[in-house]
Amino acid sequence: MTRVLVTGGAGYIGSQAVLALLDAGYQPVVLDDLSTGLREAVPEGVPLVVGDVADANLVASTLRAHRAEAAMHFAASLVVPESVAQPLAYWRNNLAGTLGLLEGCVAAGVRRLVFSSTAAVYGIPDTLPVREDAPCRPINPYGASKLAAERLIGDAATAHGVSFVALRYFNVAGADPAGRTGRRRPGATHLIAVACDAALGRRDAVTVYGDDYDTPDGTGVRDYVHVADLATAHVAALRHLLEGGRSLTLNCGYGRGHSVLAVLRAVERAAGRPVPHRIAPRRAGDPPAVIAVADGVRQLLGWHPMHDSLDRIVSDALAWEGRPAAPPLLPGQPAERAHA
Ligand SMILES: NC(=O)c1ccc[n+]([C@@H]2O[C@H](COP(=O)([O-])OP(=O)(O)OC[C@H]3O[C@@H](n4cnc5c(N)ncnc54)[C@H](O)[C@@H]3O)[C@@H](O)[C@H]2O)c1
Ligand SMILES: O=c1ccn([C@@H]2O[C@H](COP(=O)(O)OP(=O)(O)O[C@H]3O[C@H](CO)[C@H](O)[C@H](O)[C@H]3O)[C@@H](O)[C@H]2O)c(=O)[nH]1
Repeated sequence: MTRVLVTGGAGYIGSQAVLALLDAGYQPVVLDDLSTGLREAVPEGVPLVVGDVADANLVASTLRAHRAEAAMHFAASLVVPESVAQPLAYWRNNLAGTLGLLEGCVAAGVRRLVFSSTAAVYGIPDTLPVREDAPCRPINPYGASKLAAERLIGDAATAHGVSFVALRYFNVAGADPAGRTGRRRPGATHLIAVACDAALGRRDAVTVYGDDYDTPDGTGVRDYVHVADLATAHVAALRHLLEGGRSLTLNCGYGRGHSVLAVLRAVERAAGRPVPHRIAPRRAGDPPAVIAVADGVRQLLGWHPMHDSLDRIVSDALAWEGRPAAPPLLPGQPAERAHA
C-alpha cells in the first residue's frame, strides 16, 4: 500500500484529502502542528505526527519511519487580511514550511509532491477565464508567499529530480458529502460559510461587498469548487506522479462563475428560508470576477468532478455547519483521542 505524507492533514482541505486517499486505497500519514487544524479531523487509525513542517529533520524522519513514497503539502497560513497585517509570519510559515518539506523530502529520497497553491497567485486577472500561463501578480503577502513556494518547488524539481503537481485552487467550499469533515474553525469569512451562518441564524445578515461591479448582477463572481472534488484532484495528481508523469501547475476550479447574489439564492434554496443581506461598499483588494480555465486538470490528470454544482456545494456546507454539536465530555473521559 502506497504511503503518503500529508502536511496540514488536520485542516479543512487536508482532512478531506486524507479521506480521499483512504477511499482510494492509499495510506496517509499526517504531519500537522495543530495551529489551525484539529486532532479530531484526523480519522482514527491514521498516524498523526504533531510538529512543524519547517523542521526538515522531522519531515525526513517521518517519511523514513512510515516509508512514505510521496507528499501532499497543505500546511500553510492562508487568511488574506492576516497576511497583510503579519507578512513576516506568513512568509515564514509558507516559505520556510515549503523549504523544510523539500529538504526533508530530498534527504529521505521522496521525490513526488502535490502542492496546494491558490488562484491568489494571479492577483487581479487581466482576462477571464484565467489560464495557467496568465501573469502572476499577487496583491497580498499570502498570494506572494504561495507563488514563491511554487518557484522554490520548481527549483528543487530541476536540481533534485523532484516531480510535482501544483494545484491552484479557486474558491474552495462545501464539506464532505458523507458529513465526515468540513471547516472547523469558528469566525468564517468565506462567503458560503458566512451565508450558511446567516441561514442558521448565527448572524443577522450577510454583508455583500459591492453591487456595482461590471458583472451580470453587479456582485463579485467566483469559481466555487467542492472540497471533495478538490480532494480527488489531489489523488489524481498523486497517481499521475506515481506513474512517472511530468511536473504540472494546474488550475483547480470548474470553469464557471457564480455571483454573490446567486450564492445567497442557493443557500436560501438549501435552507428553505431567506438569507438577509445588506449591500456594503466593495472590499479592498477584491477582483470583480475570478474564473478558471480548468481544462488541464481534467485532461492531464483525468479528474472527474462528482459534485460540480453550486446547489450541491451549498447543501453540503449547510449540512456540515448545521450538524449537531459534539456531546460534552463526561468527567473522567480523555479530552483527546490517542493516535499512533
Ligand atoms: N481554503 C481555501 O479556500 C484555500 C484556497 C486556495 C488555497 N488553499 C490552500 O490549501 C491549503 C489548506 O488550506 P485549508 O483551508 O485546509 O486551511 P487550514 O488552516 O484548515 O489547514 C492548514 C493546516 O496546516 C496546519 N499547519 C499550518 N502551518 C503548519 C506548519 N508550519 N507545520 C505543520 N502544520 C501546519 C494547520 O494546523 C492546519 O491543520 C493551504 O496551503 C492553503 O494555502 C486554501
Ligand atoms: O461576507 C462576505 C464574504 C465574501 N463576499 C464576496 O464573496 C466573494 C468571495 O469571497 P470569499 O471571501 O469567499 O473568497 P475570495 O474570493 O476573497 O478568496 C478566496 O479565493 C481566492 C482565489 O480566488 C484565494 O484562494 C483566497 O485564499 C480565498 O480566500 C467575493 O466577491 C467577496 O467580496 C461578500 O460579499 N460577503
